[in-house]
Amino acid sequence: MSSSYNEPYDASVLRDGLFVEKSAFVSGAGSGIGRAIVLRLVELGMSVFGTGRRVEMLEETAKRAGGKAGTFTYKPCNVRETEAIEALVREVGEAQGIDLLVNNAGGQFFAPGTQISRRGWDSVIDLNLSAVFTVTKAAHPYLKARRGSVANISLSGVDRGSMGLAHSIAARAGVLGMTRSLALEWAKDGIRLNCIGPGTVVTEGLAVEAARPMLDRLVEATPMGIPTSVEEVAELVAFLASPAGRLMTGQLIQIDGAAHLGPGLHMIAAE
Ligand SMILES: CCC/C=C/C(=O)SCCNC(=O)CCNC(=O)[C@H](O)C(C)(C)COP(=O)([O-])OP(=O)([O-])OC[C@H]1O[C@@H](n2cnc3c(N)ncnc32)[C@H](O)[C@@H]1OP(=O)([O-])[O-]
Ligand SMILES: NC(=O)C1=CN([C@@H]2O[C@H](COP(=O)(O)OP(=O)(O)OC[C@H]3O[C@@H](n4cnc5c(N)ncnc54)[C@H](OP(=O)(O)O)[C@@H]3O)[C@@H](O)[C@H]2O)C=CC1
Repeated sequence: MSSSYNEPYDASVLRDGLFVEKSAFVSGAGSGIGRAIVLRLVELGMSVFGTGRRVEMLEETAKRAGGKAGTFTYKPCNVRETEAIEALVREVGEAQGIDLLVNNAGGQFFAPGTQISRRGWDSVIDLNLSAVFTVTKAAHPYLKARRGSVANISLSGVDRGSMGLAHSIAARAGVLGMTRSLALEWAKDGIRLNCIGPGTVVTEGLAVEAARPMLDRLVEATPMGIPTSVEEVAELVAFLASPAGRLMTGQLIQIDGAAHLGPGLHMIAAE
């Protein structure tokens, strides 16, 4: 197994100029997967607006987005502050329209169910489920005007469970149910909604030395033996938003090297 999980990986297959005159709203745009999504969309010509709580992280994304085909603008906001985030979605929708909404802001702490307090449960549900609904609902008129789409960044394994993540899996399973229900309700408006379930993604939080034993364990439990790169997730988001994704809606696409399938009750030994 490779000693570095961060080897450069060129996942780009989509054509330059794909998203010229298109606009996206991306939450959690200041780090990890969200930043990679922003950079790829901007590279493909999009006008991307990003949010997150830490302005300095958004500034860094803006720095890295400079000089590419599209543009990146940003404003900090906490997606859990309902009125503030609704107002921000309206502001962006009125100013530049929304062809693509990426609900990427999220996270949780890892704890066994017996150690999750009611307040801890509520925090994780609020961030990973209720805020996603708030943002998506606020974006509806703008998505409708552009016949746009929504990509919800979820987790691999939402339909099978994961120890230490009862709250987060419950929230993401809720997002999947919401995604499928709104995919039905909004199909008449030409709006598509999908969930993307990355496996282990080596973002800054997971790449620190302290997280290495957990990371090694997660990669070992991944049948393909490699983590998901942020670029692969970004390319999938772009694909789903592209004309090639025209009929894809209400889906959960797991990009995880078969992590959601294993270990399972296998009838032959692994080679
Ligand atoms: C393979 C997949 C891997 C996935 C990777 C990723 O997602 S990478 C993403 C990488 N990034 C991230 O995931 C980071 C994102 N995480 C966060 O931003 C926050 O943890 C939060 C949003 C989940 C809570 O925010 P908040 O401001 O609302 O939190 P607060 O401080 O006000 O506490 C509320 C309650 O939670 C409780 N509690 C907290 N920690 C623990 C614990 N370890 N144990 C038990 N409980 C814990 C705390 O005690 C309190 O309850 P109490 O004591 O009053 O009954
Ligand atoms: N890394 C992994 O292995 C996997 C991650 N995921 C999911 O992918 C998404 C991105 O994670 P990743 O890039 O890895 O991790 P990061 O922690 O780097 O990204 C989370 C982003 O969400 C933002 N965010 C968190 N809370 C809020 C809030 N209340 N309001 C606004 N923004 C917020 C953070 O910015 P700020 O703190 O500045 O607000 C940050 O930019 C998350 O939903 C995560 O759960 C899914 C599968 C695997």
